[in-house]
Formats: sequence, structure tokens, C-alpha cells
Amino acid sequence: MIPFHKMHGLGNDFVVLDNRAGTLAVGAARAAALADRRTGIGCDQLILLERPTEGADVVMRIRNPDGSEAGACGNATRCIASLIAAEGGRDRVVVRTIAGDLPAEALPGGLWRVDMGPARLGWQEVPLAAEMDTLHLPLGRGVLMDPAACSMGNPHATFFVPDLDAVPLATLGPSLETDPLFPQRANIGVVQVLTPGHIRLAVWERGAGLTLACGSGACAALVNAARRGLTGRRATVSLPGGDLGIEWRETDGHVLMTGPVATAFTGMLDLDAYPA
Ligand SMILES: N[C@H](CCC[C@H](N)C(=O)O)C(=O)O
Repeated sequence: MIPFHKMHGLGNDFVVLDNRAGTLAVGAARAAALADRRTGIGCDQLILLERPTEGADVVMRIRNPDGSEAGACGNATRCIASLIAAEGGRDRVVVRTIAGDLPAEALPGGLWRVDMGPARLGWQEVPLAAEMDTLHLPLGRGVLMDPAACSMGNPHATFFVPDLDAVPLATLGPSLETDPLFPQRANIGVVQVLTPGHIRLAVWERGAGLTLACGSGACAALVNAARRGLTGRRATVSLPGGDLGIEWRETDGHVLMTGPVATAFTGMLDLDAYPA
């Protein structure tokens, strides 16, 4: 039996396993089995902690419920930073992902701020299947058209609509996620701009579907909205699960994300009960 943490950021939820001893085998199939909400523990992402080399406090590997690995998970980064900080009584932690090192710091009121790194704006960085302007993609489904795209270490397309509640994202999401324009698929965000400092966002996540919140998606949405001149470089992003504060820093193009963390419960599980 091994311990696990069940955590979430605004309802985007995670099962966290500690593999810093390097003894656990958790690949795509086992991650998918653990993430299953009926036959497993259930989560939006399975998070595996690994021992870092120098320069970071922990390595965070991210698997979606379909087993695919992701390069970024903003909500999980806050949760893991808070977990590691609590182990050592610290308030600053560097979380290493396959897309880069993410410094995180504790703020008053239980909030955490993560430097999610630079927004990647080039077509090959998203990535897209061909050279094109990432500010206006030739893509549309129903009421959704003309998105912008960028990467936060994972691919995001952002659509802009006058009324978010009129968008059937559960219907349109799957075919947009897997459009040939996205060789690594994409997270699909839909934004309704309320004011230049406040947007609503819903996300169909790559490999996960609709979630209550998407941290990297909120970063991508703010960056794409600012690029379009629809917001400033700092805004409140209201997701179904709650609000994140996002800033696209002028000095270095890094995106800062501020939000809450929560542990729902901890438990023990028999990893051998899940297919390797
Ligand atoms: N589904 C995403 C990973 C999780 C991102 C999200 N949960 C976040 O908080 O950023 C992807 O495949 O890129």
C-alpha cells in the first residue's frame, strides 16, 4: 500500500503520488486507471512527484485521464508547491516540469503565486501543423471561430464569444481538441470579456474534457486576450470553479498565476490493483 493526496485547485482535481524514491511504476495505462471516476480514485490529472537534480525542489509529472503526458498544469503546480513547502516549513518552492522550472511562492490567505514561465507565441511552439499567424487561426466549429493560440508548456487555443453560456463546449470541444491543425492536440478555451480587467473562461482540456478550472488555460486566455487588445496584461479570470489572478509580465513575457490550493483527503492505495 502507498499513500496518496487528493488535491484540487478551484475544483480541478488531482491524485498525487510520491515517487521521489523511484520505486513506483506509473505509466499511461495505470494513470488512466487511477484517474477513472468509477473504478479508480478519480481525478482530472494524475500527478507523480519525482526526485529533482539540482536547481529545483521537486519534479512534477502530469498525466491526463486518457494517459497522455502534459507539459504544464497550473492548478497542480500550486498544489504541489504548497505540499513541498509544508514538508520543509518554507514559503518558496521551485517545481520542475518537462517544460521548465516554475518558481512558486506562498501569499497571505493561503494563496499561491506561480511564475508559469513565458508564453510561447510562435506557430512551432504551440505547436501548429503549418506556419501561420497564431493570433488568428483558420479554425471554426459552430459558434466558435477565429481563435488565437499559444503555449504555456502545453498547447492552447482561445476563442472569444459575446456570451459564454451560449456555447455548447461539451459538444464542440472534442473535434476542436483533435483538429489536424494541432499535431499534439490542444486545450480549447472559450472567453467572454467582461471588462479589460475581468474575463470569464471555460476550458475543454486536452485529454481530460471539461474541467472546473484550468490554470495554464487561464494564462493562455489572458495572453491571447491581451494580444488581441481585449484586456490589459493583468486580469481576473473567472472559471466555473472560481477566480485566478493572471499577469502577463511586461519585462520578460512570463505569466504569473495566483490562486488557491486545497487538499480534499489523503489515503492509501494498492498500486498493484491497477494495470501497469
Ligand atoms: N489537460 C492539460 C494538462 C492539465 C492542465 C490544467 N489542469 C491546468 O491547470 O493547467 C494538457 O494536456 O495540456
